[in-house]
Amino acid sequence: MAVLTVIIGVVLGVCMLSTALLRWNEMKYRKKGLPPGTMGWPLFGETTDFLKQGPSFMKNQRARYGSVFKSHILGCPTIVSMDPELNRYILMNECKGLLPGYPQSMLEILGKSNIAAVHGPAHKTMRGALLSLVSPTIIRQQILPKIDDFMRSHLSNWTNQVIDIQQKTKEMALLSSLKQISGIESCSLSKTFMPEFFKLVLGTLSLPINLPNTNYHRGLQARKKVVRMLGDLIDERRKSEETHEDMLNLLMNGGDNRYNLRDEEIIDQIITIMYSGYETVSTTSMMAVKYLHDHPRVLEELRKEHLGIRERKRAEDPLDWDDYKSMKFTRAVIFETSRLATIVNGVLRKTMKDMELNGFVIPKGWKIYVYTREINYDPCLYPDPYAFNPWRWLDRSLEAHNYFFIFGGGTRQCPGKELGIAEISTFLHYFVTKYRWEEMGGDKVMKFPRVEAPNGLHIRVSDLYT
Ligand code: HEM
Repeated sequence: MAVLTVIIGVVLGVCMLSTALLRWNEMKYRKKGLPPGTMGWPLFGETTDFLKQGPSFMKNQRARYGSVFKSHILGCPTIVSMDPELNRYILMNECKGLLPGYPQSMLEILGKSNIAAVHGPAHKTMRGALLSLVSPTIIRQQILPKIDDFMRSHLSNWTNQVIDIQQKTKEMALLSSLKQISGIESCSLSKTFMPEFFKLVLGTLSLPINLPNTNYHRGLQARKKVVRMLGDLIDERRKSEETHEDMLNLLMNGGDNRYNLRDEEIIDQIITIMYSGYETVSTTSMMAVKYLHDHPRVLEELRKEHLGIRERKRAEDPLDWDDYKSMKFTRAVIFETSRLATIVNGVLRKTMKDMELNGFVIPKGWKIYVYTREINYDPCLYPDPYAFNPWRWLDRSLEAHNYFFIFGGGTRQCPGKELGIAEISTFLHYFVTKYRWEEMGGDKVMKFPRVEAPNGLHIRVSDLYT
């Protein structure tokens, strides 16, 4: 009896303490004008619920509090906006004090000059310099031949093998971008560069606790090595008489370089390009392979498009700009993959001052999660939204509608959109014209918080014509 009394006492005590802590935390954030919502536990907020329940957490909170609600996730008091109109306003109005709100670990590892860390005139310079590297003319003349050359070799020996397509598309995204940046040196650089880059990426997604054996610490160390490698490359280029046709040359070339970046800025710019294109391009490519496997009619239509292009060319001819521009169905497959898999759930901003949004007052320093995921499943925009139906994108107006946020929007809209699509299209071209494939089965694909196959996505590849 006494034991029972003690147990009941402990349980009651824990319940009362929990209630008191939750209430205290709610009171702490109870400011006039804030949107409704809950703040969860002191320090941890609602991060566990958010990560565990994922999109359902967001939908449940929206059902209770409306499309704009407060929460405490990923270590910060946050306003979540699922309101398409407000999301658009936030993306279009950085100048009103709505800056990128990416985590400290990301900013430290990607560098002080990386595009997400700068705003105002510095952002204009970094963005302008980047856009000049990926203009349609540069993609056509310099980048597409490199991507083509890389894809042919990357996809050359897959016949009769079981491969992890997740791993292969990750290597593809990284190495293809290294080749675009540093053309001929990329082969010798890739072996040492790749493992450090993977550590750097992991570091940006970790808690910023700089202790030995943490991913964050490893990420910072990896950044140092990557900076050293790129610094050496820049020094060698300066000493050499050779001419190069690649992004590094464009960044360094004083003649035409009206942006005149310092070496540290060039290095951060390169890291930004590689980082921004890495997960987006690799995951979209992997998911396209998955959806094509699961939808034979789509695969048939896509293959028809690519075999049609091949018929007009000799086997050794690379894809050119006209081929790329003719890939209408491929583009549709890429958009439909990005939409249905929701490669990007949303983007983060933070307020630089107290500001009014939708009639609420958002305090200075709060994060705003511009959560764009749900718009991808809006039946008004995408009838039968859970069906994989690339044909819907053949009406190009869908790509131009006001709430198309797959590549972000406003002043920070993805400058690498066409480059990314060109890379994925070229990958799909060689993949579907050379191979057939079967999934081995048993691999899981997680859709939240990131799209990934925790144990890889294994496929058995065979030659298309045998
Ligand atoms: C399928 C591929 C891609 C997707 C889905 C994608 C998506 C996005 C999104 C949603 C944003 C907005 C981020 C924000 O507002 O905070 C963004 C920005 C950005 N993307 Fe991409 N991206 C892709 C490929 C690439 C590639 C290949 C590059 C390489 C150049 C790139 C470079 C960037 C950069 C530098 C920014 C930041 C722009 C700024 O802050 O002004 N992206 N991307």
